[in-house]
Amino acid sequence: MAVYTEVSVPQAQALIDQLGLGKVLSLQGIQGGIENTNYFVTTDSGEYVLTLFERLTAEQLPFYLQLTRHLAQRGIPAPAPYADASGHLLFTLQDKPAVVVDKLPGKSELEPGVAHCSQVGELLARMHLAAQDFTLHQPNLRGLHWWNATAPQVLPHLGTAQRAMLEDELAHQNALAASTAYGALPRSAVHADLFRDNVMFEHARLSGVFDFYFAGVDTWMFDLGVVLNDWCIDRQSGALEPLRASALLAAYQQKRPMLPVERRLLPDLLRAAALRFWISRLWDFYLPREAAMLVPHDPTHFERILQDRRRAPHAVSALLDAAH
Ligand SMILES: Nc1ncnc2c1ncn2[C@@H]1O[C@H](COP(=O)(O)OP(=O)(O)O)[C@@H](O)[C@H]1O
Ligand SMILES: N[C@@H](CCOP(=O)(O)O)C(=O)O
Repeated sequence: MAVYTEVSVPQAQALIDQLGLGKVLSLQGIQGGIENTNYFVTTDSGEYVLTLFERLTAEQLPFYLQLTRHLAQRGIPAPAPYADASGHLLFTLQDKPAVVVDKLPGKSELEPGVAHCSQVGELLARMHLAAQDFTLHQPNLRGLHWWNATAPQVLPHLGTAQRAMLEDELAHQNALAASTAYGALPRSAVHADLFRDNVMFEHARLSGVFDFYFAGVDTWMFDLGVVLNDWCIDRQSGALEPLRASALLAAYQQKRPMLPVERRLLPDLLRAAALRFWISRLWDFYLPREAAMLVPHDPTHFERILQDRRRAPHAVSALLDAAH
């Protein structure tokens, strides 16, 4: 269930008119999402997605919308928001901020193979290069600052061993962030949540990337860590699955060879990416937001991944060396 706010055809038509996108033929609520209200809108000019933002405010949205537009203009298959004659991207519908974007073709691949991971690696490198000249700035709002602020809220809910790991990893990440090597890592606005459910494939070809609402400026290796930790794991153990991970890394490096400092710090950034989603899932699980209609994701999944990345930090380095 993810139509929190009902929209009628005349209301949708009024917005579609402002954008010059034709006559609304059908309006269908999308059940998949958890944060926002989404509708598929079919008009006589094409297929679109209408989103009403339930959490983000009009002041927060320009960064995400402009980033998506910037990437789309550079050939990334991201759903660019439509502008009215004055160039406005953001509108108001039912008192909520609203946008209309292109409907991406295809569907998510929740059981990816080597060929899917290879395409995602290439896409990620292209996104990093394309974001280099994006001028708006917003930090990753789910970055180190947020982990430090949120950990004390979840720690009381954890057992002794979990607490020890969380505190130790947080100390490690704070020390890393203060290091000269970390300061030398390339960074830009990154997606920061490029999980399997945020990428589309059509006829086995990558056809779209969406849901940029956790984007922010962070290191490219953190973003790569997020992707490796979701697309290339053995679900049972949380370990990296070598074939998929090698394919993803090779495709990334084909487009954008990593610097020596990036290769050296990638194991730490895989840990950082695991910690980020362990904390957010613990937070959703133990401190659910009021009226949120989401079923919390399983935090133990990322606890296992973090354990694995700490236990075998050089697994990814071995894959990088083998590909060299
Ligand atoms: N631009 C788009 N093109 C095609 N489908 C989309 C698009 N945006 C969203 N969807 C569909 O809507 C679902 C929910 O979108 P999502 O951005 O994940 O919502 P939420 O932010 O509420 O979780 C997606 O799983 C996808 O099926
Ligand atoms: N990818 C995150 C959850 C973010 O939610 P999304 O549906 O907006 O991608 C996780 O798996 O914890």
